[in-house]
Amino acid sequence: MIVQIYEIQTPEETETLVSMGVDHIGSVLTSESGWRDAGVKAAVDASRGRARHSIIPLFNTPETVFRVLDHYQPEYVHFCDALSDGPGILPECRNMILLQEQIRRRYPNVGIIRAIPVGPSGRGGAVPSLALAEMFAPISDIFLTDTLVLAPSGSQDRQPVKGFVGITGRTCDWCVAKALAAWSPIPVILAGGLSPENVHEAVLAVRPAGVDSCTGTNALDAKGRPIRFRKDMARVRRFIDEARRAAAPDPIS
Ligand SMILES: O=C(O)c1ccccc1NCC(=O)[C@H](O)[C@H](O)COP(=O)(O)O
Repeated sequence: MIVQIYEIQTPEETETLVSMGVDHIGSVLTSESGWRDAGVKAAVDASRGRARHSIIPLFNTPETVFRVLDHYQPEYVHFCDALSDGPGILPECRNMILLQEQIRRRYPNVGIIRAIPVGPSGRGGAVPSLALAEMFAPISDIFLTDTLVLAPSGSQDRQPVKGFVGITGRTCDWCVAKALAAWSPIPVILAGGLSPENVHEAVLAVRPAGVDSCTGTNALDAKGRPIRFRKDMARVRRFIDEARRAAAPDPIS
């Protein structure tokens, strides 16, 4: 069971996660102009040989993405462009397929994690998740299901980061995630609203190759709201324990 934790932006947090036995550590580059981030570079270097590091660029200009891969040399690049507006497949998918094909050729040692948008619990049928997975399977190494916020028809994109799927703190439709995990020729990491409280149930329901958490393991502010880019390490510890407990073989059978 792969346990992946986002958003880790410092070597200190990387050290803590490595000592807890996290498999994948995720960092985020929030802007194209600020792609060179000393904290993220130190975080990636701190995990080398001890955990796998994935980087999300919240931009997709090919030349800048290539600079990112040359500079950070992560094990994975993670693309989470939304791909869908709910019912439809966005035309921008074509550019992302071309970009992933280029990365495959230029960086054979960098794995590609592709986020597949899935509707929220009970609304999975509203998003063409499996059709998107079929398009991206030949040029991806790992899929990550993530929750697409559905906007009322005709209204604007409602994702927390416009144009990208992720960090909603809301679970995706586990029936769709389960169907994807059963069909997929590549490993599927379940993401979207996972926390120490629900990850055990999620693993038993979906049977993914891995689990990912961001919001549900972030520290909270005085009003109880998750703080972006700050982890609650006690919650991370419990998340790992619960994920491993769910993945362990049943001692009775
Ligand atoms: O982490 C970010 O800042 C981010 C921003 C925009 C899109 C995706 C992002 N992270 C991707 C992840 O893998 C998150 O862990 C995933 O979306 C799950 O998030 P959450 O529902 O908050 O657990």
